[in-house]
Amino acid sequence: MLELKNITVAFGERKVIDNLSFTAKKGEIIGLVAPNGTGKTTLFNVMSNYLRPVQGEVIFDNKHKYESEQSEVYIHKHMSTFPEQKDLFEDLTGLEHLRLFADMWKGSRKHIPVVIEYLNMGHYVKRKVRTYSLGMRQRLCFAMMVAADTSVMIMDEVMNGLDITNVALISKKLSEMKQENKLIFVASHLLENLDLYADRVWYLKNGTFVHEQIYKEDQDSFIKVEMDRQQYHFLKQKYELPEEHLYIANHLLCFPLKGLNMKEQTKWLERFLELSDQQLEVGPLGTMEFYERYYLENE
Ligand SMILES: Nc1ncnc2c1ncn2[C@@H]1O[C@H](COP(=O)(O)OP(=O)(O)OP(=O)(O)O)[C@@H](O)[C@H]1O
Repeated sequence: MLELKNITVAFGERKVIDNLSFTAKKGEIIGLVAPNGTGKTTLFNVMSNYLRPVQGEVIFDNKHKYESEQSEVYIHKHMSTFPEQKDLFEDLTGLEHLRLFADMWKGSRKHIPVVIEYLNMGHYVKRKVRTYSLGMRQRLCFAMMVAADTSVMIMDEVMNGLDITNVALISKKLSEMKQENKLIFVASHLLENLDLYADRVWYLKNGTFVHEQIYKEDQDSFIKVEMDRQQYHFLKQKYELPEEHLYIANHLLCFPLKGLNMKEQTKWLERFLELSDQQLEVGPLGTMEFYERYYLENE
């Protein structure tokens, strides 16, 4: 449904995106993760044709590219991008913004009252945007995407400035929109939040994806135990650690349970407890661990 082929973007000499390719299909949420200034927005800008790559192409529904005006109109009819707060019109109401997006993309306003109710915006949606708080503006930006109701949605920093209740509300709505067969991209610094609804998370580094995390039912389990470098080296010298273990950012050992029987698992647990008085956790590797693995180097 959306394919990027060999995309390269450079600003001057610096390649921000370097020969990057991917395919994404309807009914999935894809998380995009990287530290500030890595290229997430740049990649989104290429997807929506706000930025021309120096190399590569964007292909929508197997045939539409940003080469002809006809195809560009087709893509933009099916793809919306998260508005930036600074692009809101201070003297228009929230409701007027929702109508604008509904008219431009969906061509109907019937669903707007449902969107307002779902996102608890009834008490402020008829007021001018200039009177809104940061969180109210952010909720409006999200509501505008819901009002547009396109099959592909590109959401940059959707959770910015939201409190826990609103993060939960929007996470729930994202999951529902996935069930409606939409393809949604979410760039976020709220890592654990992505674990709730993403099907895949891509980690961007040096212009390319260094890792693709795929969520599936039967994910491999790990024992996760906090330990400092000294404890880790002690453990490594004393026992033969399996090759697939990870020691992340000088503080966390992730020990794979795959292939171990109950007795072996208990033995390892005992060794860890002997060494570290920190709490142990057992579960699959999450976004937090991958982030630390790729962006916080071990010394
Ligand atoms: N128009 C531009 N001209 C020159 N450099 C640019 C331009 N746009 C982006 N960059 C640079 O490209 C890099 C990636 O920027 P980008 O906005 O894509 O990062 P990001 O991952 O979205 O960051 P953040 O998490 O802070 O939003 C940065 O170093 C930025 O300075």
